[in-house]
Amino acid sequence: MPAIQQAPRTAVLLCNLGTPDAPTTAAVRRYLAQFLGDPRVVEIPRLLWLPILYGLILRLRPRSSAAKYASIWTPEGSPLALWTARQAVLLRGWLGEAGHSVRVLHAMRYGGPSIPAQLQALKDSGVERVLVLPLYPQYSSTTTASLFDATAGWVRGARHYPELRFVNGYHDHPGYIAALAASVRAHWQREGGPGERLVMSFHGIPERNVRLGDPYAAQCRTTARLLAEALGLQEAQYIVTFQSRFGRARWLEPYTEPTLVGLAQAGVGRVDVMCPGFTGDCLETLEEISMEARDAFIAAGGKEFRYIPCLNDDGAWITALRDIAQQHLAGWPTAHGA
Ligand SMILES: C=CC1=C(C)c2cc3[nH]c(cc4nc(cc5[nH]c(cc1n2)c(C)c5CCC(=O)O)C(CCC(=O)O)=C4C)c(C)c3C=C
Ligand SMILES: [Fe+2]
Ligand SMILES: [Fe+2]
Repeated sequence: MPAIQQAPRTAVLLCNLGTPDAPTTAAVRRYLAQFLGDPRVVEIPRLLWLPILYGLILRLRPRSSAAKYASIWTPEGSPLALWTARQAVLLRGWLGEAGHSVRVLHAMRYGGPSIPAQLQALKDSGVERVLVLPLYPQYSSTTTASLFDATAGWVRGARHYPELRFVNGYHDHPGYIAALAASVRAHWQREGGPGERLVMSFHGIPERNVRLGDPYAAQCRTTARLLAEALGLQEAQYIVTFQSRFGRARWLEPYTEPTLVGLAQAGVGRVDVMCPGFTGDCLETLEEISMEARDAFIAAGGKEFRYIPCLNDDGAWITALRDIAQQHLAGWPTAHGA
């Protein structure tokens, strides 16, 4: 008798930041209004911030950001959306192969598919347990905690919500570190050997957030140290930097682009540059690093800027994601059955 297939009662919701629907000023304005209106992202009192956001930033930034998005847009859409959707499809297959009957959907904190819409879809299909798995390896209140807020926002309006678990991060997970190390080694092999420095650029956050207790900076530095150890690099062979500063406040330092310019001016000709905190290539890696920072490095006298792609749909990375999901699913009654 063939086994009767029941719809899975357990699900993984793979969550990422989100991206505009189109590389247009209007679509980027909608996206930035939601993103920069999130009190987890900008911690300035609303009465002060909203007039600046609506009076200034949403009048000026969408046009210039849309031009940057246009430079990385693909025929299928925004790279961040494509990689996130693909990671969810692959994770679904790999969790299935491990004998689990688990649904996997992806969701975006800003734009769509939204976290509330996906939670509702899971609930409507009979799911009773949801593991919220961020695509952010390092915890930050600006990103990870905001996923929690969005989930809690949906729960507030739900009469009967599923059991919920949240992954806070996996900055030191051996599978994540091994996948990063393998991607660097493969890059070195393609390029005929290591560059003079490995620059590991993480997204920045305001320095004040760290002073107030955000563990993000320490987690980035731990990821970098573990990766350097896995690659056998000495301290002088790699540098940790922070990119994408927003506004005039002090953010985590050293800043990526000025560091690269300084390296070129100091006679370092060939650099390998990677963004280990981004699990999929996006505007911040493809445009800000692989275009803008590259141009600045070359203009300052650098010779070779060798960008190492993010983990994207790399097999070792999906294996790591599967292991992380399995570790957090363990102990849930139906995770190993129907
Ligand atoms: C106050 C502003 C911002 C904070 C804090 C911040 C933290 C933060 N962001 C990421 C990951 C990504 N950010 C991306 C784009 C992006 N980030 C900000 C601002 C802050 N980020 C803006 C305004 C933008 C939009 C683009 C622009 O106008 O410059 C993206 C890329 C999205 C895409 O569509 O490709 C990612 C990914 C992390 C990990 C983080 C804190 C740890
Ligand atoms: Fe950002
Ligand atoms: Fe940026």
